Amino acid sequence: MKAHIAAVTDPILKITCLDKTYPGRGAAPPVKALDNVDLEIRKGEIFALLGPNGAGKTTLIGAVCGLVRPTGGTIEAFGMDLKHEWRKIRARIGLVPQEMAVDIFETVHHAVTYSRGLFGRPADGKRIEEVLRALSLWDKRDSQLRMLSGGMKRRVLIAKALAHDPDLLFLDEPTAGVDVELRRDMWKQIDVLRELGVTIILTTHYIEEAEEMADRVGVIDKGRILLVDDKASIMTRLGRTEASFALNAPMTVIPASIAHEGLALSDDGMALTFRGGDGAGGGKEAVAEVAQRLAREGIGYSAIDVRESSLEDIFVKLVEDRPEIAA
Ligand SMILES: Nc1ncnc2c1ncn2[C@@H]1O[C@H](COP(=O)(O)OP(=O)(O)OP(=O)(O)O)[C@@H](O)[C@H]1O
Repeated sequence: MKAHIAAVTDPILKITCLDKTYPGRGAAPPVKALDNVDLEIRKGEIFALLGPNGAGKTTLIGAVCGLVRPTGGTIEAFGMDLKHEWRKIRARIGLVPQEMAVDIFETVHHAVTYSRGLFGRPADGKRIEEVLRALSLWDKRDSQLRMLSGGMKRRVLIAKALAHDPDLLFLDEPTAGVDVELRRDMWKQIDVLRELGVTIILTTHYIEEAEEMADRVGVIDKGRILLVDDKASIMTRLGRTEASFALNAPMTVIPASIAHEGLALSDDGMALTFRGGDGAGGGKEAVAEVAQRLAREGIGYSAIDVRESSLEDIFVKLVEDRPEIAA
């Protein structure tokens, strides 16, 4: 995957102290879906909003798209305040919802052309062709939506959201409930959009997806943003290398000649385990150093099992240790 550096400019979207409380239904208490959310999105970046079910992701998108009325806070997009200029802002946003009601007898070309018209953009056959080609839909332009595979249908939803040339695209759970092959296909399509320079906010509860696609990641849980950072920085700040050396003979104590910060002996004396590093490769150098020391001292081992903590481990840790992270 290509490295992608977003331009350092004014944010394309600025969310400040955003709150949303849904009134309770019947006897149920009100639900605080968004709690004091601050977020800035940079032009040209792919931002992944990562959180479990019910974290508030869809509510946040809804608030920016004018579908959900916040109970507090402000949203500025493209330098305008959503409260006063929501129509102008909405015209510059593309939304790919989790599911969309479409007329299954419509053709691909008609569906996408119609979406452009919805935002008052003049008809532009050339532009529609470009969008359809970028998403590999041009050959299917005359097919009715009902004839398409699940993957193609999802691409049509993206094409519809892109038809009016939005500056900011929301993808709400783009690969929820799809198989692995389709997920990889979607990732490829999102990469195409990255090349086109579209700013993208995608929501996901798949760590792998955030890890694969995003430049920056925000972690949200129970309506609160726990952390926002460059993906690489998150790994560096919280990542860890873990390496286990399976020893040929038991050891009672770690000899001073191989002692290394982060190195520990298992209870049965049959494994040496190293935990440390910054999750950005630094730990692997320490593992190599330990391996060299073992060789130098003639201490035999049959295997080394090395793993870097994934964003998944980090996410679990964040949600578990929230007070520590929030501090
Ligand atoms: N219209 C509504 N009325 C009442 N409560 C709602 C409404 N919409 C969402 N909620 C509640 O607000 C909270 C946040 O929901 P939201 O759909 O934003 O989360 P999410 O992170 O998008 O979840 P998912 O990944 O399951 O789509 C949840 O507790 C949800 O039950």
